[in-house]
Amino acid sequence: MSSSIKAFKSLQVVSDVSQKLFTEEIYPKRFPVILRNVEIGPCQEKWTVEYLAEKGGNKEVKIHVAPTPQMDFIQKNFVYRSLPFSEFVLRAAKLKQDKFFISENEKYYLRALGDDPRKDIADISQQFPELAQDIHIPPFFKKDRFFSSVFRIASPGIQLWTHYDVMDNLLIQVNGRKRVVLFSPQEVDKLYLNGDKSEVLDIDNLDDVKFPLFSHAERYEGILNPGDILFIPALWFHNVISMDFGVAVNVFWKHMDDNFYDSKDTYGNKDPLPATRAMQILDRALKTLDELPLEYRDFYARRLVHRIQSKTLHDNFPT
Ligand SMILES: O=C(O)CCC(=O)C(=O)O
Ligand SMILES: [Fe+2]
Repeated sequence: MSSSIKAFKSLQVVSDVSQKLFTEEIYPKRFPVILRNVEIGPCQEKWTVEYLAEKGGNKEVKIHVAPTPQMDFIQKNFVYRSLPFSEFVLRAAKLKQDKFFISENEKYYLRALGDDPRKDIADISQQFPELAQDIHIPPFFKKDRFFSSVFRIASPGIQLWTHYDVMDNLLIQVNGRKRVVLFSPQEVDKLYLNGDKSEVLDIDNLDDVKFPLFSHAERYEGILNPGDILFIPALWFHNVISMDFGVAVNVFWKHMDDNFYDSKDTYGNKDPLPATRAMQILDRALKTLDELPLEYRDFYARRLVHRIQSKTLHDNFPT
């Protein structure tokens, strides 16, 4: 059985957001908002396909190439390939390819990386200095909290799976429209996670047999127009469809103290260190219960669940 009924709430759109309004009113609520008419510099006028190809240069970039718009991390329907940035941009802006890896209708997605992705963090001012001059990152967080700035360039139609990141995020949509769907971290129990991603790929035609809880998750939707910025607080799940050829830059920054973050995290999606430790401790606890016969194991596992629920879950957080 599949259901396509998708009740949703609209993301709030706030226009002409000043630094003061963002830092004092919006940020502390830790709720996603579309910010409209914020000064982002000349990129919106300048970043045509030809200009991006010229100024972005021939640096090799690693891209996702998928045969269909919906990327599938479970079946791995996409491949990783490298192209010079300029060639990649020209291809991503077209619907049909003369030269291709899989098929003439293949779709592309770039999530830019650091020069050495194992060690370096993506920063457009390092990897694309000429283009970085054209974009003004709004001063909505302290400079020393900055983590990374990431090019997100997408073929028309491509869909990025629902996932969370562990940093606060401003997703600056420079060109093209994007449909974004978000779910609160408090809905995590209904989202069928596999690591940082939801196994529910088709969020518009829900499989209620395989994923009965998903349709009960409260869903927020919005359309990003060119120039819009989406504030995505850390841990909020997001799913993105590029309605057109899309060029975006997202900026991740740290909400918590430096020492909570994994220093080996170059993507901004590794769980905070205390969370990782807690999961390891829980895995050990479960392994310890394995020493008991089944009925005892089941009983004490239920008591553990109850203990976690009564000690840690809050319906609302103070803002
Ligand atoms: O807009 C996109 O392509 C994906 C954005 C995203 O996942 C992010 O900014 O964290
Ligand atoms: Fe993300």
